[in-house]
Amino acid sequence: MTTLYARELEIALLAVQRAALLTRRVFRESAEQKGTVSKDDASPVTVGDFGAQALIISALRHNFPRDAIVAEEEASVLREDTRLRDRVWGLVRDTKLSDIGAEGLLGGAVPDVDSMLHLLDQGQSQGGRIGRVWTIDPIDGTKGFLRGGQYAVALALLEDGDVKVGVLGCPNLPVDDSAPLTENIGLEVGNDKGRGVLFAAVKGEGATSRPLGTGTLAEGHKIHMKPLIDMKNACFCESVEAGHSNQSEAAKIAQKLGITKPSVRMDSQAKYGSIARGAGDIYLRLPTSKSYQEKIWDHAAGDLIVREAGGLVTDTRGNRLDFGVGRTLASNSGVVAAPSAVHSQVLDAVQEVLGLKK
Ligand SMILES: Nc1ncnc2c1ncn2[C@@H]1O[C@H](COP(=O)(O)OS(=O)(=O)O)[C@@H](OP(=O)(O)O)[C@H]1O
Ligand SMILES: [Mg+2]
Ligand SMILES: [Mg+2]
Ligand SMILES: [Mg+2]
Repeated sequence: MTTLYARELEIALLAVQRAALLTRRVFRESAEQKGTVSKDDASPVTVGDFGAQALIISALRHNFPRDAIVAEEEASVLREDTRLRDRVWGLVRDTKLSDIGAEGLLGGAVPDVDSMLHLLDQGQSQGGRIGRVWTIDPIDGTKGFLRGGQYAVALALLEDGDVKVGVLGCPNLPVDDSAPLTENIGLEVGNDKGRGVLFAAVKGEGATSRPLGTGTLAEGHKIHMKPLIDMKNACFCESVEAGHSNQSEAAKIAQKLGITKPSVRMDSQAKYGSIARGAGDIYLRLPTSKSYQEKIWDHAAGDLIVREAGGLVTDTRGNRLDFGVGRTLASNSGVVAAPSAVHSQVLDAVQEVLGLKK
């Protein structure tokens, strides 16, 4: 199929694949020492987050030098801590796709440590409603990554605030689209067998899944949300951290809908990928505070992948997620993602429990 965004999609898939290789190396080779530092908001960042972001920005700068970039991390900690900087540099220097042609498409290696720091700082765009903006979450679910659970490398292209291309690399999800959804918290180091998926979507062209490889891209195949015939059997996903989504309200909503299965708690946008391929059905993210604004890099790729797989994604007020208002989803509150046919029923229950019904 010819796609309007064929080149963007190919580069995004390869860039995410290469960054995911780097994160896997960090997990394998630095089981005890992931170079974790605490950010100003007390959330963790590791050498894997920095390294993955530098590699993705390098690929984007090589291919699309005029596009803006909104990325989660920046280099200031590394400019102060040279030991940490050198660990990240070692990873960035040594992580390559196994196929020379594919690596060449990404522009090859980052030349030196200063270029790496410079690249890391190229993700500070304020985003907005105009033009092309890439948004990067180099490791989404850093806490999941640290505990050997689910995490995702997330990349999306926005055009005038609308998501056109979304890619999620999920190194710890089963390759098999029909594998049952489990929490997978605490995978053993090196136990990658049968794991690693790349999800992707282009606006208007559907969503796909393929194995996460090390060189040229594997063939993708179309994925679809599962038709939810009986709400009783629905499987809903939510965050592992109670601070990221209100779990007691989610339980009340599930009860109201007649869902009998316990929720599956999973870190990162792996939740969006999992419901998009029918391994789960519903993803709820319920605000835990009025002041927290969701970040665009935590949702852009997942939002498009679910919608292109036959789902609807809104906030708890029933509005589409608006990626055109800056680095955060300032005009939204929470996330309700479900198959289109049942989304209004799920949203009704959410609004009743949250007291949002007019
Ligand atoms: N208070 C609050 N509310 C909502 N979301 C928050 C909050 N604080 C942080 N974050 C963001 O949550 C991202 C991880 O979300 P998850 O769904 O993976 O959460 S969890 O790890 O499963 O608990 C996480 O993404 P990463 O930092 O990329 O891991 C954060 O951007
Ligand atoms: Mg973070
Ligand atoms: Mg994130
Ligand atoms: Mg992150």
